[in-house]
Amino acid sequence: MSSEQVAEHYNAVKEVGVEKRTESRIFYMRNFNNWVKSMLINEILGHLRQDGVQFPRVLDIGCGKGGDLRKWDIARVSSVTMTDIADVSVEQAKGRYEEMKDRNRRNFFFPAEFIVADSTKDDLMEKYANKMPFDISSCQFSLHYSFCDEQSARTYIRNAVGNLKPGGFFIGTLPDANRIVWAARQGNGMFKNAVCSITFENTEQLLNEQLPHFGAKFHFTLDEQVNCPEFLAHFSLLQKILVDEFDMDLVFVRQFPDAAKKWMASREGRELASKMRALEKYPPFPGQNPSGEADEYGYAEEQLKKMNEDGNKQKYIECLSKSEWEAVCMYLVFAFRKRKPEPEKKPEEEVKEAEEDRKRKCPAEDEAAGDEVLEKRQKTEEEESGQEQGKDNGEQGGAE
Ligand SMILES: C[S@@+](CC[C@H](N)C(=O)[O-])C[C@H]1O[C@@H](n2cnc3c(N)ncnc32)[C@H](O)[C@@H]1O
Repeated sequence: MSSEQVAEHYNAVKEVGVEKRTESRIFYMRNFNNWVKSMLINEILGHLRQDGVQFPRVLDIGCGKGGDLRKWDIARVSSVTMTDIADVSVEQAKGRYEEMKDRNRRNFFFPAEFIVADSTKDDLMEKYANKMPFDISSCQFSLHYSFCDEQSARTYIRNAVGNLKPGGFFIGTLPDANRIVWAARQGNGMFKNAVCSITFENTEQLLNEQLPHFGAKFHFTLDEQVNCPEFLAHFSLLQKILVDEFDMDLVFVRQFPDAAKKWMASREGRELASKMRALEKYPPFPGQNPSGEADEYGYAEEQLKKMNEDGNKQKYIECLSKSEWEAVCMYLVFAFRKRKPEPEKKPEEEVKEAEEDRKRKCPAEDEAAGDEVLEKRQKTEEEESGQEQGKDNGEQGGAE
């Protein structure tokens, strides 16, 4: 699968209007994924604000049709660079941006740059008109395509984090390689439910061998849409490359269910989920249909029953259908942070640190040395006091 084929595939994906989107079997799952991205951005904005960055500069790599532009607007960014390999998608992203700009009533609307580039081959730095470093580099559902081979993955990673400010963040969402392999192995090489399916190119290898670090090809179809082949990106490998070679530290990695649990615990998270319709109400309101078949809501029914037994007069529960939930469980959300250079030390701090270090390394020697010093000091004091006494005596004698 070449990058050109990825571009061709995404260029061919039609933009769907709001009405059609509402009818989709994975309407809530899509909203849920968007909510995860929004919450991720919010969490990172919190860190940046603590560091005094109020209006971050953003790189959106693998931006697609610009689905996150509204999130960047809400995040009050100072500017955004949107880049993707699919030229038609970038054009649509630009169109979406122009529409937003036209509708904007504030004095300021963030400037944006749009770049068509293959981030597994091109050097993005050469293509930026604004070369100022970024506070956030965001890579949503895209990085794993570059794991087709080692060089492509390394080039993509360099493009993603190479122009980050110290203290800047690299954030993203990614298929969870462990979970995907586990699910496919459970199903003897295939996973399938009402909304998605996963198959591996090399079933023999999946079932009997260790999978390669790069080039482990699988097919993920969602909502019956034919997708282009994807590649496993093993998170531990990504982490090692970022930590060892790009001065990045892991802030967190969470499976989607864990991330949801954490963010739903806050009022802000729940309110946003409700606003974005990230969850489905079950049972649905009169006149409405659930998005999945009846057997997709067994867990929701059980929870509702339990709540009512506990005395809560609960009429409905918010959930995802079983198949959509299984699909969101296949993803990870992560954040890395670019290390800041250590502040230069003052000479006296260095002396103090060296002294503490020496004490830590050889405490016994230090004690012995301490005893010696003490002994010497006692001796000197005794001698001095003897001399003083002699002096006093002499003086006194002389006076007498
Ligand atoms: C699943 S879409 C995600 C789009 C968007 N980030 C979002 O969250 O909605 C994956 C995107 O990655 C892009 N992509 C894949 N390989 C790429 C490459 N080598 N360079 C740049 N973009 C790439 C695709 O064109 C596609 O737009």
